[in-house]
Amino acid sequence: MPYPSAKRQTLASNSSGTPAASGPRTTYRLLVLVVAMALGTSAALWWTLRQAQDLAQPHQQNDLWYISSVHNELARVSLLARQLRGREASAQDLTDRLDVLYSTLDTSGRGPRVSTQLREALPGTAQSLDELRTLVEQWSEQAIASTPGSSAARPQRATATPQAAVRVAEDISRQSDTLLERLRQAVATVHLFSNQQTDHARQQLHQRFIVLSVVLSGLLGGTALLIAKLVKDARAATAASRRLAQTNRELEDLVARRTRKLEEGRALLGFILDTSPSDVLLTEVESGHVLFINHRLTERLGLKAAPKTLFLPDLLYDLDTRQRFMQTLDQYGQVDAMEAQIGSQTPCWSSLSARLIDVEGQLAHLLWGFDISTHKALEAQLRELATRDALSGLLNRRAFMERSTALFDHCRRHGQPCTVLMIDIDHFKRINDLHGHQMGDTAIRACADAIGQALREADLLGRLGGEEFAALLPHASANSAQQVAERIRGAIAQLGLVSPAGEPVTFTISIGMATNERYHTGIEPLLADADAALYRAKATGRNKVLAHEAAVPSP
Ligand SMILES: Nc1nc2c(ncn2[C@@H]2O[C@H](COP(=O)(O)OP(=O)(O)OP(=O)(O)O)[C@@H](O)[C@H]2O)c(=O)[nH]1
Repeated sequence: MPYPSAKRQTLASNSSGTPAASGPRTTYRLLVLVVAMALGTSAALWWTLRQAQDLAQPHQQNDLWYISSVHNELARVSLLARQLRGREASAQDLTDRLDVLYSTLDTSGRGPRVSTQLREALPGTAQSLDELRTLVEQWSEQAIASTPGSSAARPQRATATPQAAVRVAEDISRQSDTLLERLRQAVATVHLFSNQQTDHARQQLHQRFIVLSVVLSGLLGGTALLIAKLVKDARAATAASRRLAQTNRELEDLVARRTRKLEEGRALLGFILDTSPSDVLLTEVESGHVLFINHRLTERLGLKAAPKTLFLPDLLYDLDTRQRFMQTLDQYGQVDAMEAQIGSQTPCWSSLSARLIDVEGQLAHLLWGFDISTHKALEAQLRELATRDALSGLLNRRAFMERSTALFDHCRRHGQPCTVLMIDIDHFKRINDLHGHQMGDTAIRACADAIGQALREADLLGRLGGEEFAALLPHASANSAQQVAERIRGAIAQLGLVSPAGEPVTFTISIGMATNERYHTGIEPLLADADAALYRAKATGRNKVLAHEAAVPSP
């Protein structure tokens, strides 16, 4: 069954690779997109976190708290200065408060602690703080009336004097309002600045969140697309796998059907070959391994089972035929309708054909033939019939001449004597005339039988025509032949035939004899001599045997 064209086309489109290759390419692109989006999301997240972290660090609030603290401490110092002047506080209280203010101003020992950002944005505020620090240092020194130190370092602790403290308090009262005002302005400025900064940072953070959202949306979208594509690919792969499985099943079915058909075909071929009237053999040339032999040939070879090994030449009985057959086969690769005998025990005739063929890389002889035994037997029968006289069953003239020639030559070659008898029924015409032609035929048959019974197996007897017979007696001398001839003549005389009318039919024969001599170079001269002797026997009264030289009188 031909494979469906639609299926073939499906297979072809799958095998071309174009549609199948586009899937992985798209998946790869989506994967790259998702990775890019993931990287972008990570970057945006990091960027946003940084911004949030910055926002979370309260620089501005620190500055604001710091300046407010300074302002508050300065206000306390100012209040204490007023109280000192009203004798409500001690010098020591003033110096302690100044110490607190100084500590608030200079927590690290390196001056006022304001952020770099504030220092750059509002340099006036930072400068005011620096000036206040210098003032506080002076006030502290003046209040304790100690040995003045450097302006950069805190003076050594000493006991404050009331007079110095009052003077300092007065100085503080004089400047404190201005200083406090400046600090209040600074607080307001820093507060405003801080708010601006915070707003700006919030806006930035908002923008970064937008960017992060966009990138995250891209990531989610890409991931969704990738998942959708993977699901689609998986479904397509499952469908393709199902189609492939279906195609495989169909192919397996097809192969099974074809195999079954092939096996059925082989079985049918084997059956046909087994039951055909032909002999069939397929055998390897080198090993003689029998690839096939049908039952008929196995039986004809007289074997009970198919042989495992059989060389083609061994099949042929006659050595000459074998040589001729194999020579032709080797030379031309084929033999057609050569008649030969096959088998070894009881050879039988076949008309054989053969081919030299290649079977799976091995040279093999393929032989087939027909049984022609019957044909050969008929042929032999016909040949035999062609040599026989229909009435008497004896050799006819032509056959007698052929065989007597060969026999005579053989005797001559070996220096053996041989004698020819020419036998003729006397007055045969009368038998026909008196008793009918059928009786004449009966007489001829009876005469032939009688002569044949008198002769040996090796002797040759033929009917030369009419009522005339000839016999060749190999290895027979004239004397022994004479005896045989007389015995024949006597037997004929004793036949005692009866005619259809019931009348007795008797007849005699005359025999002319000639034994081979040197001058007889062939059978013809010898027959002529015997014929001459017969003629004389007839002429001298019949019913007698005469040799060529002299007539032998009848007893
Ligand atoms: N019935 C029969 N007669 C045959 C056959 N062949 C020849 N004849 C007859 O044989 C006769 C031969 O006659 P002839 O040649 O005169 O010889 P004959 O009568 O035997 O005389 P002699 O030979 O001289 O003794 C003829 O009449 C032939 O017709 C045959 O096959 N059957």
